[in-house]
Amino acid sequence: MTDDEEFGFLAPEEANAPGDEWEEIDVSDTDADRIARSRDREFSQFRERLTDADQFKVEQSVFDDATFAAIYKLVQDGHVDAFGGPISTGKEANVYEALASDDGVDRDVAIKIYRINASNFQQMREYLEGDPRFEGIGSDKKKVVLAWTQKEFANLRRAEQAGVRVPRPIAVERNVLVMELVGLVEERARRLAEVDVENPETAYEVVREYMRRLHAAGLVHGDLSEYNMIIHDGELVVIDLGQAVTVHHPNAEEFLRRDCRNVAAFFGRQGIDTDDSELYEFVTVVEPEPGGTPDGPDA
Ligand SMILES: Nc1ncnc2c1ncn2[C@@H]1O[C@H](COP(=O)(O)OP(=O)(O)OP(=O)(O)O)[C@@H](O)[C@H]1O
Repeated sequence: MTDDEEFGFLAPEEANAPGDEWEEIDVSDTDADRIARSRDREFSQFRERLTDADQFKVEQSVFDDATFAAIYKLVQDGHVDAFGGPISTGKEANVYEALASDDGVDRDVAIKIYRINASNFQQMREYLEGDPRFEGIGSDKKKVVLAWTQKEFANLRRAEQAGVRVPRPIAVERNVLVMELVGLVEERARRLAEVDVENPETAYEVVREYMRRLHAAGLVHGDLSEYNMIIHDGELVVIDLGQAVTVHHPNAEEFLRRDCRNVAAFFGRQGIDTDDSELYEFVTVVEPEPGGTPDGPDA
């Protein structure tokens, strides 16, 4: 196996320039809010079934009616068929495995559910404010968490279009995001921090190329480290793009410098001769196109 095969490295063709414009993200009432308010009998039965399911036992108090309604909507729309167990239970969000069958073909998906009572709500607000896509978001907790979920979805799409390997975004409804499951139900993808990196040089090449592409597409990850990259079958995948901001954000440079420090430190420990300034230079060598303007619809 060559290095390139090992890490599914994409030939460094040019990242898509962000000639298109940013998505206007609507966080007004969703279908799920409407379902939750209605007295739909089928929805009530669905909610009961889900709260009885083992994987949700601990969650009954943290998921509100509208969250169940969002899951219900995703099931109705054919994005989710059956829930599996939790992959990760965090303070802000839980990630579950699930099954979807599109056109009769079963595939595994990951469902990330943000809690409306996310504990770092204040921090979320700071990332959102200053992001031109969310101007005037205000301080309503529900709105902020919903915007955050939409932002992760939009960021995943933009990253994917830029040639960065991320979980393919599938659907978003309120505070629930459905994406490709990286790895297999029976063989979970592991974080970069948890594996012996067999070929750190190639892995570093891949990561810095992804950082460059993301930046050229007008985004900064903002929490990039060995904990937010997962590996499956030799392929390195960048995850957790909820906090990623546009390069227009007043703290974008600071976030990028921090990402560079984290990544350079990790690969430095793997014996790679690098430093954060060199990485920063590499990542920013291509200026984001002015086309990546804040307003208007995203791809
Ligand atoms: N699409 C995916 N496919 C496979 N595993 C995933 C996927 N998305 C997330 N995970 C797993 O779930 C964990 C948590 O995901 P993520 O980092 O997106 O959520 P988080 O709530 O921000 O977590 P944390 O607080 O630990 O950063 C990841 O470390 C990874 O193991």
